[in-house]
Amino acid sequence: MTYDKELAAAKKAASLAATLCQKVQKALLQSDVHSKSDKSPVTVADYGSQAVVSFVLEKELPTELFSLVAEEDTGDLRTESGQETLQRITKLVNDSLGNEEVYADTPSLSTEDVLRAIDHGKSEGGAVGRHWVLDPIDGTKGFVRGDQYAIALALLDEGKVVLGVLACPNLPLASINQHSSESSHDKVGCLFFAKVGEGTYMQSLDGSSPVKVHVSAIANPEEASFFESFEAAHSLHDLSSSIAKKLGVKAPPVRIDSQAKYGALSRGDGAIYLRFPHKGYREKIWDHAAGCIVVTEAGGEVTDAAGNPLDFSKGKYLDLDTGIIVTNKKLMPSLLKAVRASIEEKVSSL
Ligand SMILES: Nc1ncnc2c1ncn2[C@@H]1O[C@H](COP(=O)(O)O)[C@@H](O)[C@H]1OP(=O)(O)O
Ligand SMILES: [Mg+2]
Repeated sequence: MTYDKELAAAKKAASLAATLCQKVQKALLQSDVHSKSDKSPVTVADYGSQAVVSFVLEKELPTELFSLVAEEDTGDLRTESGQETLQRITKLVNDSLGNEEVYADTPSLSTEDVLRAIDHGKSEGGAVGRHWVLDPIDGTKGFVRGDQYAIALALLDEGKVVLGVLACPNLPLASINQHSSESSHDKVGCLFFAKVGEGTYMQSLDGSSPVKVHVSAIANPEEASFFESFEAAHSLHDLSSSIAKKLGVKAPPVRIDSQAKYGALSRGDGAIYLRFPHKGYREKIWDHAAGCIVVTEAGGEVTDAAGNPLDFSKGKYLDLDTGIIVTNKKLMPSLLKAVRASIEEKVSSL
């Protein structure tokens, strides 16, 4: 199975959704009217992104049975108070699709069409058949701050991730570790994509030629730097810091939002990603499926804190032991040891 046409459709869908999201984020940042705590712009972009991805996948792959596991549902949009938002989303979606040459002749979508496209995302996933997995805006906190976020789309086939696309509209094309000139950092917008057995590639969201990427080859943890969530509410920063200390990591943590961390790691910007959500949080498959294949096809490893690979075949949730750790094959054994020791220390100090 080559998944060529599926990958082409996924890249197109994620790129169009990224354009829609950037438009909303720019308007949000320029607006004096919306306070940063106002949730409506992010809501409009979330739904709009999901509608665009759903529409493009269905249009590009008409012969396939279509199953989509996605974050948003239309409950609120079907209420009376949701009508104004629904109108805004519908306009945004039509503007985005209308700008794309191939859809220019497609009749405008009605609000009903948009609701239908969003509702396609109701699938529960699982171990049988094919399921698309979508986070229309991963890292909503980063989106609202004007920082990093991602559109994350993956395909599961019989419970395994077989392709993944990560659109990271604000991620610099140059490594975020290089102290390069200001101008190279000005260029942002990366599209990472991977197919099982065929490696990971990155291109610019505005369409440069893809280049193959690889995870960092660092074998000495003292030279490694590590990624973690920007938001302390999403991951235990004190636990990461204890693990980094045990490993001998010298660099301070690089804190960025969303699966942009997986993308940056896949091209070697940093060598380790540590994620330890607070107790009780259940990880969803759309928050890791695309990132996971982007890193593993670039030569990295993604496991839970006990060293088990992530299992995407159980429905919407990942049942995990404690957290998620990501690094290259050389560093994984010492990272696992440091993770175990730090978790044991934490438990015995309670
Ligand atoms: N309490 C939480 N703990 C961990 N992750 C969370 C929590 N709340 C939301 N998330 C999700 O974590 C992911 C991104 O986290 P981070 O940027 O820290 O890597 C997002 O998918 C975000 O949801 P969302 O996709 O709605 O933003
Ligand atoms: Mg998310």
